[in-house]
Amino acid sequence: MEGVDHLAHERNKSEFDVDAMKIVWAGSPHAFVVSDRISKLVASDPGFRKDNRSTLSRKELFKNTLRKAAYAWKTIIDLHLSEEEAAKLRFYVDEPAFTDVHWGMFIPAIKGQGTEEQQQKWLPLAYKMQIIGCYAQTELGHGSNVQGLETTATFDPQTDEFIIHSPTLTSSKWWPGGLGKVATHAIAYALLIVGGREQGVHGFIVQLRSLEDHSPLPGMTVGDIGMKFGNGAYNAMDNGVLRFDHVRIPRNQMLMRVSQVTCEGKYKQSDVPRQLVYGAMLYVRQTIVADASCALSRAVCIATRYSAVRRQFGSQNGGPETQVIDYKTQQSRLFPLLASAYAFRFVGEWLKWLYADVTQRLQANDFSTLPEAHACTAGLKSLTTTATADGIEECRKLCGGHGYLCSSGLPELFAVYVPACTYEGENTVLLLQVARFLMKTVSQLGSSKKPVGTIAYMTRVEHLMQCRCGVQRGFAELSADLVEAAVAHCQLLVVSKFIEKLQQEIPGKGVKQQLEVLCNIYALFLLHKHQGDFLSTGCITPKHAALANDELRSLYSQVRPNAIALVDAFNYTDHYLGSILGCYDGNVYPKLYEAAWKDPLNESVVPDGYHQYIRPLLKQEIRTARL
Ligand SMILES: CCC/C=C/C(=O)SCCNC(=O)CCNC(=O)[C@H](O)C(C)(C)COP(=O)([O-])OP(=O)([O-])OC[C@H]1O[C@@H](n2cnc3c(N)ncnc32)[C@H](O)[C@@H]1OP(=O)([O-])[O-]
Ligand SMILES: Cc1cc2nc3c(=O)[nH]c(=O)nc-3n(C[C@H](O)[C@H](O)[C@H](O)COP(=O)(O)OP(=O)(O)OC[C@H]3O[C@@H](n4cnc5c(N)ncnc54)[C@H](O)[C@@H]3O)c2cc1C
Repeated sequence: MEGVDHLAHERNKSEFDVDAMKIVWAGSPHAFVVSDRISKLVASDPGFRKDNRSTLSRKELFKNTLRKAAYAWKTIIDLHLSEEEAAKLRFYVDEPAFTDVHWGMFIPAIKGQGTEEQQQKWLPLAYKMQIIGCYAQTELGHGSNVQGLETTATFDPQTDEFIIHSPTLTSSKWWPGGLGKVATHAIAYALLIVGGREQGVHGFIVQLRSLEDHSPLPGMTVGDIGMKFGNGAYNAMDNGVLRFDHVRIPRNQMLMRVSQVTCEGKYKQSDVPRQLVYGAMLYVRQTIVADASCALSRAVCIATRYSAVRRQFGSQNGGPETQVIDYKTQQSRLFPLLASAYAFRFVGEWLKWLYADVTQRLQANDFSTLPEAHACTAGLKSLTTTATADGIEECRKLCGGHGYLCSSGLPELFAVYVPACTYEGENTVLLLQVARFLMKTVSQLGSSKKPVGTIAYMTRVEHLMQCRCGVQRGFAELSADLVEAAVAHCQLLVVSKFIEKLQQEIPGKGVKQQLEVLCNIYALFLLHKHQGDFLSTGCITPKHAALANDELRSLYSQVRPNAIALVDAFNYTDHYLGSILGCYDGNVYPKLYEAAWKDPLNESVVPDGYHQYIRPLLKQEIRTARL
């Protein structure tokens, strides 16, 4: 029944103004208008079709991605899209590509670590895509340990150049997105050596390929590192390998905001902290938190709509069976994820603000909030990506067998999303950074340096004051526990930013009430999940734990009639969702049935290979068959 909304009865149940919630989700009326317009533009353009992606070979997929990236760029130019609109367009095209790293890392690294002069030279080229950049930090032997990188950049005062070299196999650059086949330039990180002295890891702008015929420049060995997890869309990305054989670059291609090398071969440190070399990571981690809410909300939207469509058991007198969303077990798995999607959205908004604030301060040479910004971006990146990757997989299970079909959209979403737990800082490694920051703060409690901002609460925790003397001992030994403490600190951030959001004025009938319910679910679900910790530390009594559980059940009942409207508020097009199970009209079964017949295996009734391999089996001719 084409055109019928099978979820209309669900939509009619909702108790709040969905359009107003759409604006809350988007961040502002302006952001909503832009996002809505661009998502529809992408969805209606056959040039951005993606439903055939899972049937393409790696080469076909990669070439199709090149076409889409070029087509997206042409659209951006033809329609005179602003920077904000162009970013939204790339988002809704929804295909991992070299452009992610060009816009997301290469440009921010030059902005953050380049001098004014360097920015003036390189940024206009990058903005017009006359050069395409990647971010070449990780090596075969080292990713997390950035100070352990082996690539060298040795200054040669005779020629005023750096010699970039890969001295060992393990020093080969390995993983950078866009490096394998596309990038013309890289920000390559290397150990700087000046006058025979090692000066730590720095970033260098290195041209990789000819701008005329794309061949690698002399001294570069470059290629793709091969197929990745899940055979899915992430293989559209050309993660690459690169070896340098004494490649020479001009001195002014070292990113020199943090430290400089003069033509006489003098190494000079600016009065900005060395940690700014890590600035691009700060930026990207902050964007990854915002992206987590997108990926999780997408999975939750699919699982919620399908849970309202799917019926199992419970038919009375020949009536319809029960919608699986009405089972309390389904609700207790699904609704905390729905609440998490909203929670991550708001903490992501706050983190964006924090990043803008620290950037402004850095420009004014105020570095006081950099350690806190590092701890917040690292910790929240770790927390939200772990929860989102687990949440996508839970949504797949919530969809039963059909969730395992590629046409559910969930396997591809998981395969594309899950490396977020590793890239931009492996999640446990990042939690150790947060733990280190927390322990440093604890050791200073009681001194004149009062903790402020996100750690101000620490002075109010009696127990912390007591253990402040012992914190420098046994960090490594206790690191597994400290990582748990880091997660708890980050969860506190998420909950408190959700509560702060609710203290703002939120227009629209019933919108604030719905958000209050979701906020309470997020907090009480955490309390329920970790009640052992809360009980053993005496923070709550068994009676509190039981009350919290009762309240959680009641909150799930309050969400139930609004569940579909709460996922409609994400305002995702069917194109972006890429899921038959999550389609807006809920008309799942005819679409699943139709899609099956489009699979290449169904192009012929009798499969290729029948005569060689099936018939000899059936006819007992297998011993004489030529296999
Ligand atoms: C989208 C897909 C594309 C993917 C791209 C990628 O994956 S690209 C590749 C992504 N790769 C990765 O993400 C690699 C992950 N690895 C790393 O980020 C680092 O090697 C490390 C942080 C784990 C250790 O660093 P280290 O060996 O230097 O050791 P240390 O612990 O002694 O720290 C020294 C000081 O620096 C401070 N500080 C550290 N980071 C930051 C920061 N961002 N900002 C500000 N500050 C920072 C830290 O707090 C400490 O301060 P303190 O206490 O002395 O005042
Ligand atoms: C899809 C994808 C895209 C990527 N894109 C880029 C890119 O564009 N540019 C780029 O430069 N890099 C890129 N990377 C590389 C990525 O940044 C690194 O893989 C990541 O930082 C993790 O480092 P690693 O691989 O060395 O992991 P490892 O550090 O080797 O991690 C292995 C295990 O060791 C543990 N471990 C490591 N150190 C410690 C410690 N100190 N204490 C306790 N446990 C520890 C980790 O928790 C983990 O369990 C990409 C990676 C992926 C998967």
